[in-house]
Amino acid sequence: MKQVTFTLSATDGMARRGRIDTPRGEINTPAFMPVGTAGTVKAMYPEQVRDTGADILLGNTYHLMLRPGAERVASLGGLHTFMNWERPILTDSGGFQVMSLAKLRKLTERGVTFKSHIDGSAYELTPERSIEIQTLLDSDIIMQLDECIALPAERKEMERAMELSIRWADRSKTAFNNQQNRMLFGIVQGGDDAELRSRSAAGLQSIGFDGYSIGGLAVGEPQEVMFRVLSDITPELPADKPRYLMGVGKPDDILGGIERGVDMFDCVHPTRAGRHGHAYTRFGVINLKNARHRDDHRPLDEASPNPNCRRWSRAYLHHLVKTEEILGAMVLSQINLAYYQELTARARAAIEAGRMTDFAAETRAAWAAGDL
Ligand SMILES: CNc1nc2cc3c(=O)[nH]c(N)nc3c(CCN)c2[nH]1
Repeated sequence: MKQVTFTLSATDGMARRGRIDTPRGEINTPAFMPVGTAGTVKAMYPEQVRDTGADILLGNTYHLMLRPGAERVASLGGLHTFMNWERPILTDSGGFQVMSLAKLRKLTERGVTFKSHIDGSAYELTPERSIEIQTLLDSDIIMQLDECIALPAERKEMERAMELSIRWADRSKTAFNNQQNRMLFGIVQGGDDAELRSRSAAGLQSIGFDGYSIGGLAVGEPQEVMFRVLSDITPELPADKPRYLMGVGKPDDILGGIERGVDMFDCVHPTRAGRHGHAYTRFGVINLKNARHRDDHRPLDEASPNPNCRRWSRAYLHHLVKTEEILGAMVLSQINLAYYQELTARARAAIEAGRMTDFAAETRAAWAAGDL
């Protein structure tokens, strides 16, 4: 019997509050998943990632199959043991990273062959091999192999990639072989075309998955296009299964995604922005590279529950960023991840209290009023 299950506990409009129970712990939704691409959330100890409030983090098949190799991770006890994170892990299938990172890619019905962006060695990724790699990593939530195309795109190109992804979804489901200790998600494609998106959602449901990712977004389209696709497609997905919006996003993208029925998010933005000197606060984002901070003794936010927002002056953070000191990346990565977790925790509480509309309005007002 399935050891990874989703329970919906409250809704408010299209917004949902739920929980995924796994053998390695629970995932409270709406959930933001920090990205640990190559087996580490950059500049963070795993204990610190947990302390920000994260229930689950993300690993990447593409990076880990190149280095250190899936069979090697398995021989070392699996990804959780390898990286000292004993809570849930979600892994992506590698398709998106191959198309965005690898060299000399060749995509066929069978799968994709490519050369490593690291040393040029040759690899093949098929739906079957991706399932095998994610199983070797012992991931708790795994993804089908899919083809994600950039937007804007011709309709026939969006249709071709969407139909290929459905055929790969079927092969992924077969290769998954009904494993009970992890979830397999299908990935909805179809670009910005409502009819293609509907066909993708219906096609995946006829195969049957433990959860449904919404792929093919945050690939260059305007936010309103992403929001329209979400508003159209989430009502067509099963209410009793998790919905994961891949690669999203900035805080306002996440708030809008929650309002449109999304349960799970992942994005490199908070950690990458932290390494580039940008700090997320309840007032919005502050660029600490800016010279205006160099004499500012104030902390980022006196009222924040996060000590890192209270104990450092903006002048000191500016100094760390300008000198590219490692502590700057560490402190700002923690500040940004903690902010993302605070945002999703407050959204969960707002949905439980039936006050999602007020919460969204208050949050946007604070961003707009920003004392940056
Ligand atoms: C940053 N924007 C973004 N869009 C994505 C779409 C897919 C997508 O359509 N498919 C897969 N497999 N991954 C995606 C990812 C990677 C998520 N960690 C995306 N990231």
